[in-house]
Amino acid sequence: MRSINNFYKIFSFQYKSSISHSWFNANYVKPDFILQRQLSRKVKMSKLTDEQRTSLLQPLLNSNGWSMVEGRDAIYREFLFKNFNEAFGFMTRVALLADKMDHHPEWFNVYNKVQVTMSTHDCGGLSERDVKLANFMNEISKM
Ligand SMILES: C[C@H](O)[C@H](O)[C@H]1CNC2=NC(N)=NC(=O)C2=N1
Repeated sequence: MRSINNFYKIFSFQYKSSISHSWFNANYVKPDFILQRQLSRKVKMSKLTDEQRTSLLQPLLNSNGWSMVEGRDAIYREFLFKNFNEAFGFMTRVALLADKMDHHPEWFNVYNKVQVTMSTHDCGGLSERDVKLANFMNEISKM
């Protein structure tokens, strides 16, 4: 398992930055397979610690569009797009990662607007998965 993880670490950069989507490109195929196996493992999530809230959550809240939901350990952000096509494209990309992570947003869409609330139901609050998905949403909404 250690060697597979090392393999993933070495090749993940090439995978993420690769512009080639050929199935014959080993750098593309193998890390994706490993990534999927790692993500689909059922791991019990725990709430973010105070340290994680400072290091992982604060950057999302400070100027990165997310805010705390009142009366709930959850974060919220509204995304605005040019039209429905862009909004639904965004939702589709998020849905594919959410499915791989087995972690699903609470969201609402009308035309070009997508309102998202992230929280982890299994632990009754914010976990690392919410931070990961929120950062992913921020990244792809800029594209
Ligand atoms: C059984 C299944 O794995 C769980 O219910 C998953 C599904 N998606 C989830 N999504 C979110 N946001 N929080 C969860 O705790 C969660 N748990």
